[in-house]
Amino acid sequence: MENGAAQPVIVAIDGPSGTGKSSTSKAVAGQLGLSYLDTGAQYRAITWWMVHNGIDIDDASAIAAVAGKPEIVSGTDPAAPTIHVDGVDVSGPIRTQEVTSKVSAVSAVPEVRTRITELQRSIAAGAGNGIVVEGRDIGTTVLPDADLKIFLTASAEARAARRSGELGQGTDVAATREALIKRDAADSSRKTSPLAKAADAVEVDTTELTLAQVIECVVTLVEEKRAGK
Ligand SMILES: Nc1ncnc2c1ncn2[C@@H]1O[C@H](COP(=O)(O)OP(=O)(O)OP(=O)(O)O)[C@@H](O)[C@H]1O
Ligand SMILES: Nc1ccn([C@@H]2O[C@H](COP(=O)(O)O)[C@@H](O)[C@H]2O)c(=O)n1
Repeated sequence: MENGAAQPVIVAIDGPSGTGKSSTSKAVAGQLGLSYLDTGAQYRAITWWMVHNGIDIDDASAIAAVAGKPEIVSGTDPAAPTIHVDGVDVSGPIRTQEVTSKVSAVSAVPEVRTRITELQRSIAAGAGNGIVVEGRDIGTTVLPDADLKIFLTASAEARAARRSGELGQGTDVAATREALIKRDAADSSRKTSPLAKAADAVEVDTTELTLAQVIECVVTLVEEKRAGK
């Protein structure tokens, strides 16, 4: 590259729920001047659309029949990521308990995955400075040629405590833990591109690390990759 500009870099960050993928990816992308894509938000958005349009979530063929209908648009500025469906800002509605409890069923439908995977690849291909893409199957399926693949993990206890802290006082930590485990089991056992660590991913166990330490670790890995180490 001329003028010492950095090469575009594609970073895939995968892992179970609550391991810190979104917080880490946003911060790393912000620090390194990269775009950021939250692929979970896209699966949540299509789930919201299904619910909003009265599609039976237990009927995979009904979901498959309409999977191509909603227009999903992701904004990739790490400082202000956005998500719209058919022109509607759904950044709030996709975080409801209803969507969270239904998203694994919708995301398991192959036609949904094909549609969203195509969208993710086209966004990554258009990110001129490079991008951090976070999800469940980025390193294995969506971007198997990513320059750097990270797989974040943490104990179920740590993840439940983090999520409960986010949800506020009075949250039932045990119930939060069970819900996380249930969603991970569904995401890991589906037939089409399940949650999995790519063979060439670097695993980072975040259980005993602060968020700042995880961010620093990933920034260092990206910089080493850029330097050809
Ligand atoms: N290492 C850490 N130590 C303490 N808290 C953390 C750490 N990493 C993330 N958190 C906090 O845990 C919560 C969950 O993090 P985040 O949303 O980034 O996880 P995630 O893997 O993207 O989850 P999901 O897949 O369910 O969307 C947030 O409140 C975040 O601030
Ligand atoms: N690459 C991905 C990303 C997400 N999913 C599904 O979306 C759900 C919500 O993800 P969050 O990160 O927002 O919690 C997740 O439970 C998966 O069902 C996916 O399948 N592939």
